[in-house]
Amino acid sequence: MTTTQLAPLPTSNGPEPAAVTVRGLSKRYGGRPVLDGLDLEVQRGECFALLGPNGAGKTTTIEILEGVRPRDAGDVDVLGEDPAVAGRRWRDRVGVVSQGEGAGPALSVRETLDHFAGYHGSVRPTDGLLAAVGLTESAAVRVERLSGGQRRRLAVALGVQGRPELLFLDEPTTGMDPVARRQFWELIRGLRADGTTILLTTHYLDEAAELADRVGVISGGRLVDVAPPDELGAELRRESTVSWLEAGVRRRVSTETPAAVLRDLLAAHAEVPDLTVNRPGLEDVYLRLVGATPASTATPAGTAAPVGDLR
Ligand SMILES: Nc1ncnc2c1ncn2[C@@H]1O[C@H](COP(=O)(O)OP(=O)(O)OP(=O)(O)O)[C@@H](O)[C@H]1O
Repeated sequence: MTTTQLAPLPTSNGPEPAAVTVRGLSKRYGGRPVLDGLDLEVQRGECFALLGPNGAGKTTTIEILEGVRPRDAGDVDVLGEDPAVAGRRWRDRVGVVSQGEGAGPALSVRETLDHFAGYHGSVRPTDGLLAAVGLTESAAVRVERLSGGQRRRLAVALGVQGRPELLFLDEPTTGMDPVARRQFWELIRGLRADGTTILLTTHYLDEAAELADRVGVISGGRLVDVAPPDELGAELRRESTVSWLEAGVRRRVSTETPAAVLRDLLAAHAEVPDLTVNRPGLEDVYLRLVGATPASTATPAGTAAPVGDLR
């Protein structure tokens, strides 16, 4: 993928209503609730990342917002319309990069883009798209011969081809190599800078931190927290972990006042081997929010527990 910028979208002035507003969204599969009163708001021009474990309901949510999956309850407004009943003109304002394959295998990359161009009112030129997603060299290759990562790039090109105001990206970089992922991030930043609203799902927390203005975590059928990536789980971030070696045994203290713990340690010992202070990062907070790590493994300050102690 190259770093070619796409042509900018027209921008408007003044306060605008949210691009996406969801209230009390519920969805069951065979009686089993997957979404259970989910609320969500995505502002115009924002890049919002939806996080959550496998099966949390991210794809279900996105597909309801795209209008391709019915909901059981709740109010959904996407670009001023209910996606369940919105028509062709609304669809043209929305770009979709789904998890599945969208392109026919027998066509070349260029033929595929040219073919789908016919579905949109206004399209980005094919050569610019190919360059932006790094497929110029593969323009003549048949889709069935593309690698998994190249297919994702083509899916992204198809998703942005119609100059969407709102772009849904469901795990867009799965299967991409690290270089392609970073180039994809640049493409997304360019789209965002041009005013495109972006709602993406990802399992890569570094991707969410790099791209998103705000992240939301789905767990138990609801959004359990919404915040900018470096503010998510503010409560959970207060505690730092001070860790060191004492007579060959790793000691750890969780504390809201690491400076005081360090002062006491240094006053009590001439040497404190392998001393570290760690604040919880996005991954620690995320794991707590989805219940993958218990909320209270913290050891009160001054009662250092050796590693392996599951207090
Ligand atoms: N058509 C369907 N019929 C029955 N169950 C479904 C259907 N689609 C999804 N599910 C179930 O609903 C739950 C949520 O699925 P969904 O794909 O929305 O989760 P997700 O958060 O996107 O997961 P992942 O991160 O694995 O992509 C899962 O348990 C899934 O098995």
